[in-house]
Amino acid sequence: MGKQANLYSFSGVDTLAPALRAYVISCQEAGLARHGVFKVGVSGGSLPKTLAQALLAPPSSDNNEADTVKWGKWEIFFADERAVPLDHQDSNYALLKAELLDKLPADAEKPAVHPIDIQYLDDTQELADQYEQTLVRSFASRDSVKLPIFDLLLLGCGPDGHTCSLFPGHELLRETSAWVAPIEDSPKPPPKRITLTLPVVNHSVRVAFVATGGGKKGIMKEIFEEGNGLPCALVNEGTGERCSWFVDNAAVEGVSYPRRPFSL
Ligand SMILES: O=C(O)[C@H](O)[C@@H](O)[C@H](O)[C@H](O)COP(=O)(O)O
Repeated sequence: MGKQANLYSFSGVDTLAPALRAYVISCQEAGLARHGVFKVGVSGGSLPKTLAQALLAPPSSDNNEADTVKWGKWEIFFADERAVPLDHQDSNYALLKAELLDKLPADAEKPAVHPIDIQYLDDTQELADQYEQTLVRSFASRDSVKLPIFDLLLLGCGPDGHTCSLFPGHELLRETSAWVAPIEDSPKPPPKRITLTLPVVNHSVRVAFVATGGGKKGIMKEIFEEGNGLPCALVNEGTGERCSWFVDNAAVEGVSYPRRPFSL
């Protein structure tokens, strides 16, 4: 059996955030070495806030260069997005903007951010197809690459075990050819969304989940002990040691799965 997902558990977000920062920066450096940019996909939920806590902290003074977020080299994509205007309260773009992008220091270089094209909001298939074209333009043509390879996907885990907008038992989990797919019956509102598909998620160089709070402990037990075909478990199985979970102790209380001390 291949190596399994890494589970890193911390006392709380304050101790999780510096480790997440170190992890993201190591993925950034690997991306820069590979192709001169850092291609990262992010989801919504609580992730942008935790990410901001991790990445907006000043670099440690003893290792300034190695601890630097090189924003100007980042290309940010959305792992999933709701079919709403970009300033809507349900928009993952709006959330990332408010939590992170608007808080970047004025003199910092800015990342290239790829939101959905709102002219297609009324047609979620077209919205997904157009977002796929955004990926095609960034990752080279679909003809030359079977699947895009993100340097890192930063994902959340829903209380039902969903990730991105891939929900338990949904037919979208069986998608094998599209890179980006529409969903019109999301059990979590709003119903109309687009999402990266499971093959794309599993093809990423690295996947990091961030899950905190005691409300997650039931689903974490199911994901790590049984799997049950839950979307998060399918990512664990598809990515193995390329997958790392950053959680707090409350989220994994009583979960039988080996924790690792965090190291790069
Ligand atoms: O658009 C969405 O609904 C989010 O991208 C979703 O996939 C989120 O990441 C999880 O629901 C976890 O959310 P929390 O981090 O808030 O628990």
